[in-house]
Amino acid sequence: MISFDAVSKRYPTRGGSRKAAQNSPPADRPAVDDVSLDIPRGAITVLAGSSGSGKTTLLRMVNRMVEPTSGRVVVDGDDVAGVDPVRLRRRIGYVMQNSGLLPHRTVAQNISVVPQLNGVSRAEQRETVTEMMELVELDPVLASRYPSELSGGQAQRVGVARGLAGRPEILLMDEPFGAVDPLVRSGLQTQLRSLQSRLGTTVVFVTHDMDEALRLGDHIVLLGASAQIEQQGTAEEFVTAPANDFVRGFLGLQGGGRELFTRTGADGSVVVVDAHGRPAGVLAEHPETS
Ligand SMILES: Nc1ncnc2c1ncn2[C@@H]1O[C@H](COP(=O)(O)OP(=O)(O)OP(=O)(O)O)[C@@H](O)[C@H]1O
Repeated sequence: MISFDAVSKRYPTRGGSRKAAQNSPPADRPAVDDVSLDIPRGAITVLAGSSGSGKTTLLRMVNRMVEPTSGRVVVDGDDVAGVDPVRLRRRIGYVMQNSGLLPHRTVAQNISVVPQLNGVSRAEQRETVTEMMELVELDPVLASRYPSELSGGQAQRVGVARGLAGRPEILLMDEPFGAVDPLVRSGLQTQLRSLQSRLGTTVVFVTHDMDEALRLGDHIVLLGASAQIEQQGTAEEFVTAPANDFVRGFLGLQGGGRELFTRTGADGSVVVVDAHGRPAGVLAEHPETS
């Protein structure tokens, strides 16, 4: 459904932007260098990698927020370079870090942005708002609030509701849960998984957090410098067969960081501990009790 075909991106090297000053690769190294990648339809694909590896650049090529310097991005058989960017963005949802909500519009108005652009009637827009808020489990009383009156987790839910309101087949998500605490984050991840399986949306999700990638991704793509693909596959494939030292390091497999062991607890339950002896959980069933 989405194919990157030998795409490269070289940003102009004149200084100035904060991002360019802090993270830009050397002038001779493009942000994305000759990357080819197929994103499966109807699944969650996670683009993981460290800061500056080109994840956002790749993601934004899909909806033409970034134009490749060479190569092409094909969505549903069409080279996106030939598709009007406004039309493209109406059918591809986009959720960004810190929710990106319009501060002077209410929750309901934020969710209706794309339906409104699509010329949907006011009654239908109201229906969509109700439906989307239900879908992401937001209390309907929040509909008339402004973004500054929401918690971080609520704002992210509104961001997801807005991204889905145009009923897109593709949802692009750029570190959407990066700014919320671990408990809220884990709730949002669970909700995204269930939403995606119910709606069958093709989700492309960017994160630098490998735990998040392993938890969410049906298909995980780990990117090194200039978006070079170090490995792609399922979470199980990553953990059981890491392709190289870079992948092992990113997974925390080197130095025993992710190794798990079992120990019998004081009450006879089997406790799972990491290589440093820190408890990671309790086995629901173990040989002694089953
Ligand atoms: N508008 C821009 N102008 C110049 N350089 C840019 C621009 N946007 C990104 N870059 C550079 O391109 C490289 C890739 O950036 P990109 O944002 O795609 O990486 P990323 O993996 O998403 O990083 P992060 O996780 O920090 O967001 C970085 O070195 C960055 O500094």
